[in-house]
Amino acid sequence: MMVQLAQVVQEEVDSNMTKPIIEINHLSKSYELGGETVHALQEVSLQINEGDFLSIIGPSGSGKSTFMNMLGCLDKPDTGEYLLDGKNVTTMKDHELAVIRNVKIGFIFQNFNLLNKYTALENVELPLVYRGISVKERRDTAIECLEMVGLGDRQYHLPTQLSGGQQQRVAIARALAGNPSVLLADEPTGALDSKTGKEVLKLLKELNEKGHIIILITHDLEVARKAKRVVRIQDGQLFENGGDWLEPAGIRQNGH
Ligand SMILES: Nc1ncnc2c1ncn2[C@@H]1O[C@H](COP(=O)(O)OP(=O)(O)OP(=O)(O)O)[C@@H](O)[C@H]1O
Repeated sequence: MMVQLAQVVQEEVDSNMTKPIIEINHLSKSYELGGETVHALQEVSLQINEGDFLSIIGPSGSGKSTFMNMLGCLDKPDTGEYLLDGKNVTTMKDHELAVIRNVKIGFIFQNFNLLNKYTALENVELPLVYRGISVKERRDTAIECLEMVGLGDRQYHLPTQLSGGQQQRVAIARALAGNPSVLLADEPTGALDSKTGKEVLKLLKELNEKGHIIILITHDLEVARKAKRVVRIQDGQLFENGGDWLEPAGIRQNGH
């Protein structure tokens, strides 16, 4: 009886862990450039589940930013379908897209994108101000998020009084403030030295262990390898496997 119960509980845990949060089917996006059509994404399909830590690696011009804009609901595809937590975002109006983006996704950028005139605490509070959350609640949440990234004692520092790694931590705390299911990090270590970069990646791993899906976009193989899943983007197409292309030589042949 106990064994059966344990099995049922385990099955429940397993099914929760593999629940798809992002389902992308045959998504394409083209741009017109100087009379030419650039096929930035071509029939891309991808499923990202609860618990995933996925990196997307590709050389310059491969379609990373275009794909990130799609994943982050910042732009819409020409064709194909994107379901975010079961909701079809491809058919949403712009204001609906903005709402789902704010609720479901936290963005982390290479250059932190902090506002220098505001303290760390105020920067983290900002997304909550836009959501109309009360002063007390947003302050408590911001403090909690700063503590989560190890900066509880830097609340009143301005970004310019913090190191690059600390600024990225503030940016991560800001991304966490709305408790999003997905953290979308675009070259989060690109502006950091390798030791600080490793610390930031460790923090992202810890946040993944706490339940956040992490999607990390990078051109750096060493960074990409820290993820549980590595997806390569090349000429607007996605490839996911453990094949030779993960070897540094293969990457260098393709320009990196
Ligand atoms: N707004 C745009 N107008 C025209 N072409 C674009 C536009 N955005 C991207 N492209 C083209 O689409 C292709 C993919 O670009 P994208 O920026 O997604 O690649 P990337 O992998 O992010 O590159 P990088 O690492 O250099 O930022 C490229 O050929 C690029 O020139």
